[in-house]
Amino acid sequence: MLAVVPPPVTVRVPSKINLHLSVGDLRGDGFHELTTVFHALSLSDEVTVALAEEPGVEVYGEGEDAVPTGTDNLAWRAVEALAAHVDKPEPKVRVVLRKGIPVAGGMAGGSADAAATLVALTSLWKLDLGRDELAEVAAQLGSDVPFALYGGTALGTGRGEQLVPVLSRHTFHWVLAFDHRGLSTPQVFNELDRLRENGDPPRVGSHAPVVEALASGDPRQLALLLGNDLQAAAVSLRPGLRRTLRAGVNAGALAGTVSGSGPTCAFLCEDGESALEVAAELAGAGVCRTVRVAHGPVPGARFVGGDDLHRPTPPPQVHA
Ligand SMILES: C[C@@](CO)(OP(=O)(O)O)[C@H](O)COP(=O)(O)OP(=O)(O)OC[C@H]1O[C@@H](n2ccc(N)nc2=O)[C@H](O)[C@@H]1O
Ligand SMILES: Nc1ncnc2c1ncn2[C@@H]1O[C@H](COP(=O)(O)OP(=O)(O)O)[C@@H](O)[C@H]1O
Repeated sequence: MLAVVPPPVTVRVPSKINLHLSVGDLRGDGFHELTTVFHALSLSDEVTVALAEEPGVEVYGEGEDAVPTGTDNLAWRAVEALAAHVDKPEPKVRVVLRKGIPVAGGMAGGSADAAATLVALTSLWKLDLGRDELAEVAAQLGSDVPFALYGGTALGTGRGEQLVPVLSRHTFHWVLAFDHRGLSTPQVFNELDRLRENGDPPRVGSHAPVVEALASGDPRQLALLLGNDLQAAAVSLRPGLRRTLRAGVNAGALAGTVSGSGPTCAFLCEDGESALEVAAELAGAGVCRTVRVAHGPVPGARFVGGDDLHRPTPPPQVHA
């Protein structure tokens, strides 16, 4: 009798920005204590997993040349971590990544791919695992990976992996400015430690007002409260970001912030129409590599239909 080969499984997974990011002390394990408000955006990656005689990773789309395809790809590390969790030796799986999220951009693209791979494999391998059990495996892979499973808007504490959902029923509209090169997350944290040894870079206050603004749904209220302790460090390493942040506001955004460890800048806009206008003007300002519009919050990693290992990457929305 012929064995039935399960069809490939595709999962779409959102990017994230940090609406609020407060960085505390460096811990003994090399991580910093964080309080952050994660917000999942419609800018996304798609991950397809399939059983294959030749296991490995293929990468297409945004930043494809900068993504490792070997065992240090976060998606492959997710395959290995889940296989170990369920005692599955030598997983024969092919992973295809279609990237829309900028690489090393502070938008957690690698983490997103890892989360999507975990979700896709639960279906391919017919595993009976809930999101909370997957989140435990996810947290071993990176601080941002559990959030990509849940999406929405969430308060993250610990090193960012402990999550509580935040009420946010309204849709917010964003413009994203991608830089020419990425920034390394550990380097940005190190730079913040250095700045703090030598001075007193600005610190964001409590996250509570951000949570209230999210509940109100008023983008003007939220715009006043966006804050990121890593911004000073990212700008110190990449001084041109100052110009990008100014240009977004000059183009009509309500406010701008560096996303996570950067260098992507996220601009909050009044509504969807305004976001398109800001994007067009920012694209012409010559301060970044490319510009996208996005909205949030959106759900975390989820299955999409019409599985096909080689479907094209979705076209970019606005180019600089
Ligand atoms: C800064 C943030 C904000 O959401 O996002 P990105 O800008 O990278 O997207 C995250 O904290 C990044 O999370 P993630 O990218 O998963 O980082 P990890 O792989 O866990 O850690 C990479 C390195 O970053 C530093 N790190 C990360 C998290 C943390 N709370 N403290 C740290 O000091 C450590 O040097 C660690 O070795
Ligand atoms: N699937 C992946 N997608 C993107 N980058 C990956 C992936 N796997 C490993 N990496 C490595 O992780 C680094 C951080 O990438 P990424 O997650 O995109 O950025 P950030 O941590 O700034 O959000 C990249 O420089 C790249 O070398």
